[in-house]
Amino acid sequence: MSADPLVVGVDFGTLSGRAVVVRVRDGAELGSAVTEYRHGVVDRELPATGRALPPEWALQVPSDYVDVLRTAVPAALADAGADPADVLGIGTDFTACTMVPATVDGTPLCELPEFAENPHAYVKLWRHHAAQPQADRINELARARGEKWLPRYGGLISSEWEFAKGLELFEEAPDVYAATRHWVEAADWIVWQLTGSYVRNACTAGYKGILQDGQYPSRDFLRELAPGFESFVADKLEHPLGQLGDRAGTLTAEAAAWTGLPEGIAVAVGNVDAHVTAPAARAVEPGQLVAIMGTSTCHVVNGAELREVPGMCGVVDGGIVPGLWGYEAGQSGVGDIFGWFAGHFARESHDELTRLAARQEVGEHGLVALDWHSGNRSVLVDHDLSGVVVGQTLATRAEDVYRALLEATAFGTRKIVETFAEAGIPVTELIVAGGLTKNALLMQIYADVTNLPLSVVGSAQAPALGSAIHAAVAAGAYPDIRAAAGAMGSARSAVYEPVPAHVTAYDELYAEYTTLHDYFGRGTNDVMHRLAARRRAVAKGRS
Ligand SMILES: Nc1ncnc2c1ncn2[C@@H]1O[C@H](COP(=O)(O)OP(=O)(O)O)[C@@H](O)[C@H]1O
Ligand SMILES: O=C(CO)[C@H](O)[C@H](O)COP(=O)(O)O
Repeated sequence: MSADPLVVGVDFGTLSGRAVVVRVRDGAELGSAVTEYRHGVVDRELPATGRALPPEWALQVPSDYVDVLRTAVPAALADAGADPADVLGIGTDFTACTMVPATVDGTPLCELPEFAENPHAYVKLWRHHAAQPQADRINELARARGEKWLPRYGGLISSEWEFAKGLELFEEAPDVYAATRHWVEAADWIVWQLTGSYVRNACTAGYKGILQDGQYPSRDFLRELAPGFESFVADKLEHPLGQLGDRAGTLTAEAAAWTGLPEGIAVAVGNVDAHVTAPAARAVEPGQLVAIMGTSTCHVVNGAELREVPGMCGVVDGGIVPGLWGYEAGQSGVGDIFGWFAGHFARESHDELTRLAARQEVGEHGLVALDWHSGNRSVLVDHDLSGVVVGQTLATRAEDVYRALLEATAFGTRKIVETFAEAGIPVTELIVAGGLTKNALLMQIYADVTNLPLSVVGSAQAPALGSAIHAAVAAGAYPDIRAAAGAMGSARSAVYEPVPAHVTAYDELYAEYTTLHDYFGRGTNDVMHRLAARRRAVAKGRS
């Protein structure tokens, strides 16, 4: 073994894949590279046919992920000036729940000529929200039957997850469903490409696959949901599990040729981009909440005890680090909302809008917004909800709305933090990670709105560093994730402190947010649902 061993971490985000080369002894990032996905998010038309996709669809093309292995990994090695022979292992993380319908050998169905023109044969990205009607039925039936797993998901299963998307496939594309041998998380599919064998990671199986206490939803439940769907678990989903930090296998000769890494090195079990970030931020103790802020925000926090938190995404035993209950919550749209507004309406850069918005006092724009442009993941778990900006006048400028949207996402995070605390999972430290940490105004707003000092993860590529940490554990360089996190992870404490005058002003605006939140989100006025149904009906009629 080399005197100074290295590991590689690769983070597969929504728009790109990022690779880092990391020193095992101290977590120093020696080199990195990014590859944008060639097809990005396929949400308007299918590249193979040019056919328009219905609203709420979001697909990806799996060969784009392999391109990241072929390009970003060698480029990161070159950037680091690293000798590949020094690399002990590789770890990966992925967005989730991002699902690949695959054959028995892992070939994505969209790569078979007979399915290339069928949108259902492509990867359904986490933010594919067309399975909301299926999610609604799952929730209704689970509630009626008193299914014990439902409270582990805050009382609601999301349309983003494995069962809702699986039921959508079963009902809307029976031919693709029948040809699907494995309904695979992309997190596991990429590990399959690296090792040549399929290992299902315990993290996504728990959070997105309704695996609780070793059991999936019963055949009986699935039959009642939709006759014929009862064999979904046995036929498509169930597969031997790998625990976080375990070795899934070793790098194949083919993957070694793609990446420039040595054949036979350790490949870590797959993981979710959010959960893998906790060790990168050294946040492996109860109460340390990590918010990974990118296109969306995921919130992960460990707890010593099992609690039922309304509207959380889930609680999984060992879901973040072995030995603790891992809790997850999230906001489906954050950077995506800012990007949508900046691109379609303001036609200005984030930097310019931020510069103008930063000149304002709290409340100066006279606006309050709801951050539901991509639906609400926590705490309402409803993707038929949509965005709102209240208070616009002819004097309202683009930077005013932009700032109101930044603030709305901060209010959404406060709602989540308060809900955790009320359920007995107090948040003692808020640590932020992800691409949005570069926006200092946004960070200050989060400190002011939550009234918590904000720590910032030490790495600009925290999920990729987290994957590298898992690679080091899988390679046997550390006994467990906690030890590896202590040596390789980092966070800067209290980088943004709440400003008391802002805190008071935001308390008042948060009260307005809460009123709107409950009015539109908890059934007082169902206008958003009616509009979503109408939009869906028109799209259906057209297709
Ligand atoms: N300066 C900025 N301020 C606010 N949002 C930004 C800024 N720059 C990029 N974004 C948004 O951040 C998101 C990308 O976040 P990033 O963490 O890089 O990616 P990912 O979520 O795919 O991991 C995009 O949705 C984009 O609109
Ligand atoms: O829900 C998730 C994890 O549980 C998704 O992976 C996440 O929301 C998408 O990540 P990103 O915003 O970094 O692209």
